[in-house]
Amino acid sequence: MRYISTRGAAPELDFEDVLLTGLASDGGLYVPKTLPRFSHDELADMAGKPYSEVAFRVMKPFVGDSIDDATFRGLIEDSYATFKHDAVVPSVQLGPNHYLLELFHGPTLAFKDVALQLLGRLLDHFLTRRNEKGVIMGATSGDTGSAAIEGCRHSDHLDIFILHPYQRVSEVQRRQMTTVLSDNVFNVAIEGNFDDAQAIVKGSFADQQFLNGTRLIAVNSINWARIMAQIVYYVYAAVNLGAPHREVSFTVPSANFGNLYAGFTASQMGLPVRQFVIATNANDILHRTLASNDFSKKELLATLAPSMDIVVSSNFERLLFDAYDRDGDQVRALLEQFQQEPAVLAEAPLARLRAQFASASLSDDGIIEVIKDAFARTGELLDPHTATGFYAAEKARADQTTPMITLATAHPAKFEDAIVKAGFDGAALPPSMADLLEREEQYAVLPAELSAVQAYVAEHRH
Ligand SMILES: Cc1ncc(COP(=O)(O)O)c(C=O)c1O
Ligand SMILES: N[C@@H](CCOP(=O)(O)O)C(=O)O
Repeated sequence: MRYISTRGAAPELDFEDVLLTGLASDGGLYVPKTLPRFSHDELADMAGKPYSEVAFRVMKPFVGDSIDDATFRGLIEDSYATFKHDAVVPSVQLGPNHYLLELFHGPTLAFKDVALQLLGRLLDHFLTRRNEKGVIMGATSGDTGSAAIEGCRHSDHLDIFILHPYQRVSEVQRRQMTTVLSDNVFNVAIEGNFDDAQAIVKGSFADQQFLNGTRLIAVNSINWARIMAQIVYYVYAAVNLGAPHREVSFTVPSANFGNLYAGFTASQMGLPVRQFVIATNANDILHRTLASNDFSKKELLATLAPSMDIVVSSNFERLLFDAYDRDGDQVRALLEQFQQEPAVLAEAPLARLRAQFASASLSDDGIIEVIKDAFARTGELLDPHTATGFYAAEKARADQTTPMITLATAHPAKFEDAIVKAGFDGAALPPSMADLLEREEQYAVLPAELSAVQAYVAEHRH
């Protein structure tokens, strides 16, 4: 499998090199040059199979011969053995033709574990084989950070630097990161928002001199391996609800768009998907773009669903690349315009997107009402991100006959603010985290400046 950049001007890479990097050298994101496609029979045969088996079959074409089958199967088995549910990602029924895909049974209670448990093991495998060290830099609005730390901290080959926006993640989220006191883990609170943190990470890929030749690796969804591992649960959930014999639809709480882009990729690989619904919080750029062709930045708001407090959505670029018929020049021009001023999509790509995507956004007041209402109607206590999905699924679904699968992206115990505002006492953390609020924390606070962060990384890495 070869990988190309969405901006068309970076060298093609194989899987191993794509895994061990981040942004492409032209500022774009790597995507497969051609996508594998599953036949009807291949999809049908995955129904009822264990999650690890589906994961192997879905991901094998992306990794190709870079890793032998037995080793790859072993890494997959180990990754998903860390999940607390036998099904790894179970589905529960919410109502007629509406299902919740619970992606929060991993070690840090959010969907990020699905990809980052595997990514950490893959990185360790390849770096050990090469006898190389790497520096990870990641930006988090709350969930990627702890999942990346949990997935990578046991590797002797990695130093991990995670940037989170100061005082803009929940207390549980912050503590899940800052109470890991390993020698190779460094948490940095940035005096800014998630977009600032993500810009610093991307800026570091663009200029890596501060690392003196040590490899810089991404754990955010700019890394293709994150997307690859997330494709699996779309296939798993769909085939267990009757695909490919019937279509399904998905609603996805969205921001940096890696999650939904993985679902879109699954559909490009042959999974019959009737509709994708994009759910956003008040940071609604994805909804505005789709609904009113308003692809413009607005001030980033702090909401009750903090993990989705993002304006510059990395993976939307991958979707634009497909919508613009994989024309890297047009994608580069559009994104350059977006950085400077409001942008609009051309008619044909927008029409293509509207044929398969719908969207809705939900304010903080709406999130509180939906958490209450969903509990009253279904008995499920939704986290505030999943609440945006529950709302959007009901508001924007194309029909009532296609099964709708709403992705539950995090456990409510991570977001006490919203849960308490909705009138509940809170949600209990699992026993392994019962003393989280008493544990010692360590983190640095830095200005949102590339040079300050790079100097910190250069000073602290091993
Ligand atoms: C709990 C939760 N829900 C939804 C999202 C949005 O997912 P994505 O960025 O893949 O669109 C995130 C973070 O990205 C998250 O942590
Ligand atoms: N919501 C994310 C933001 C980063 O997204 P990623 O999928 O690109 O890692 C978070 O919780 O950190």
